Amino acid sequence: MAESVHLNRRGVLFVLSSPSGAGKTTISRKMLAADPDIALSISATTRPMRPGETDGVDYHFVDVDRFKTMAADGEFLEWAHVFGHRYGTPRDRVEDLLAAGKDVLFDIDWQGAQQLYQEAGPDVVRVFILPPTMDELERRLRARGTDSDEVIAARMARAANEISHWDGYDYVLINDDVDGCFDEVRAILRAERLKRRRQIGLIGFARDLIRSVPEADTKL
Ligand SMILES: Nc1ncnc2c1ncn2[C@@H]1O[C@H](COP(=O)(O)OP(=O)(O)OP(=O)(O)O)[C@@H](O)[C@H]1O
Ligand SMILES: Nc1nc2c(ncn2[C@@H]2O[C@H](COP(=O)(O)O)[C@@H](O)[C@H]2O)c(=O)[nH]1
Repeated sequence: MAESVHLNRRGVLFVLSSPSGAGKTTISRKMLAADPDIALSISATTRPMRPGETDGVDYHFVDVDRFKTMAADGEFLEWAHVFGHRYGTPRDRVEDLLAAGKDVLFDIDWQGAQQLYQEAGPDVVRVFILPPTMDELERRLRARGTDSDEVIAARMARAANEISHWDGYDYVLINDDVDGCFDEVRAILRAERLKRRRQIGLIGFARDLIRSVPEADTKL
C-alpha cells in the first residue's frame, strides 16, 4: 500500500457574523459539536450574563474597568462597542489554539471581522448569515426568550446597519433552514482548509515529486 502523506497547514480563522438573532450561535454550536478540529474563540464582554450562559464558556463576563485594562494591555486581537457594551477577542486563546493545530471559530460583529482581517489577512474566512426576512428575525429574537422587549427593539434597530456590511464578507448565506445553512458552512470550511496557500510544504513536496522523475520533461 502507498505511504500516506501528511502536510501541515495554516489554521483557519473562521468568522461568523450576522444581525442578532439570525442564527450564528446556533450554527456555531453545531460546528463545534461536529468537528473536533475547530474551537471557539471565547470573547470577553461587559454585557450581563443571559440565563443559560456560563462564564468562561459562552463569554468571559468582565466589568468595564477590567475590559479597559485588558484593552490597554493589548490583550485583545480586536474589540468593539456592540449594543452599548464592549466585546473583545482575547489574543492568547486564539494563538494557543492555532499553535495546537486547531482552526478557530469567531462569533463576532462586522467591526471585529474587519479588525481581524487587518491583523491576520488571508488566514481569515468571513461568513455572513442573513435571515430570510426581517419579520422572521424578530420572531427568532422573541422565541429565544432571552431578551426584554427593549433589548429586542434595540437589536432590530441595529439589524439593518449590521446587514449593510454584508459585502465585506467572503461568503453570504441565508439561514432559512438551520440544517441546510449548517451544511453550507461546513462545505465552506472544508474547501477553505484545502486551499493551496494553507498547505505548508506543498511547494517542496511538488518539487520533490518532479525531481524524483530522472527523465522529467518540465518544459512546456
Ligand atoms: N433557521 C432557523 N429557523 C428557525 N429558528 C432558528 C433558525 N436558526 C436559529 N434559530 C433560532 O433563532 C434564535 C436566535 O438564534 P441565535 O441565538 O443562534 O442567533 P445569533 O445570531 O447568535 O444572535 P446573537 O447575535 O444575539 O447572539 C434561537 O432561538 C435559535 O434557536
Ligand atoms: N467585535 C466583536 N463582536 C463580538 C464579540 N463577541 C460577540 N460579538 C458580537 O456581539 C453581538 C452581540 O452578541 P450577544 O451575545 O450579546 O447577542 C453579536 O453580533 C456578536 O457576534 C467580540 O469579541 N468582538
